[in-house]
Amino acid sequence: MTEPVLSVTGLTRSFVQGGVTIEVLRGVDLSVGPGEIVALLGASGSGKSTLLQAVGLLEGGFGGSIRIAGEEAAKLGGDGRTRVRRDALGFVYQFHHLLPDFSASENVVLPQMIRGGTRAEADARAGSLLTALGLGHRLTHKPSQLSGGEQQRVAVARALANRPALVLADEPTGNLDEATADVVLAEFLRLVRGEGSAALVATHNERMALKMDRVVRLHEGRLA
Ligand SMILES: Nc1ncnc2c1ncn2[C@@H]1O[C@H](COP(=O)(O)OP(=O)(O)OP(=O)(O)O)[C@@H](O)[C@H]1O
Repeated sequence: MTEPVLSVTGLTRSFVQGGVTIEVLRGVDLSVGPGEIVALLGASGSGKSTLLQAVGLLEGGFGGSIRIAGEEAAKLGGDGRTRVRRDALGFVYQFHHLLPDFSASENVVLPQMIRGGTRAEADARAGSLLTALGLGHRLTHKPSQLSGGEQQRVAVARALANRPALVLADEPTGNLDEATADVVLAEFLRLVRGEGSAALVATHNERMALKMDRVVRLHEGRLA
């Protein structure tokens, strides 16, 4: 049997605020197979971002187990977490977080250079991803010279630059109008599928969720 790219078991997370403990995740179990695209639905405040932050190895304070591409998160030190984030994960957020002084292409080149690729290969990969997203004519534009939908497409290309086993997306089209969101999401899904990456996509949008391979719902701290 193929090993899942993500395996979460008994994940817990609470926050203490004003002396009150809020148990946000109360034992989340989730497995995502290679190339599988999973929609993470849940009401506002149900803990979708908290779950993605845990899986993204961005924060500590979690109970339970997270395995990504065969590596147990709890056994990783800071360097190991950085390596797994860089080599196995890609991130897309609601807001693009592109570097404003870099062009569209340079924003996609950068993570590849950090990983240690050659500039020529990184340029070629950036060009091919951005062209696949319809931005072949925008390679040298800065983020401020791009529309919201175009900025988010660049963020998608950046997330896929290092061929991650798993893309984590937190409301990836939440900042776009409905028509643009639909187009960008369709392109995102097509590209992720074409690349063979798996994805875990947090969204409020049931209609969008149905375009993915599987839907899981976060409710009262657990997945159903
Ligand atoms: N750093 C923190 N400190 C205290 N409470 C937090 C922190 N981060 C999240 N929470 C609380 O955890 C709960 C879940 O938040 P989270 O952002 O994960 O929900 P969400 O499902 O992503 O919501 P939304 O769909 O509105 O983005 C909320 O009640 C939130 O206030």
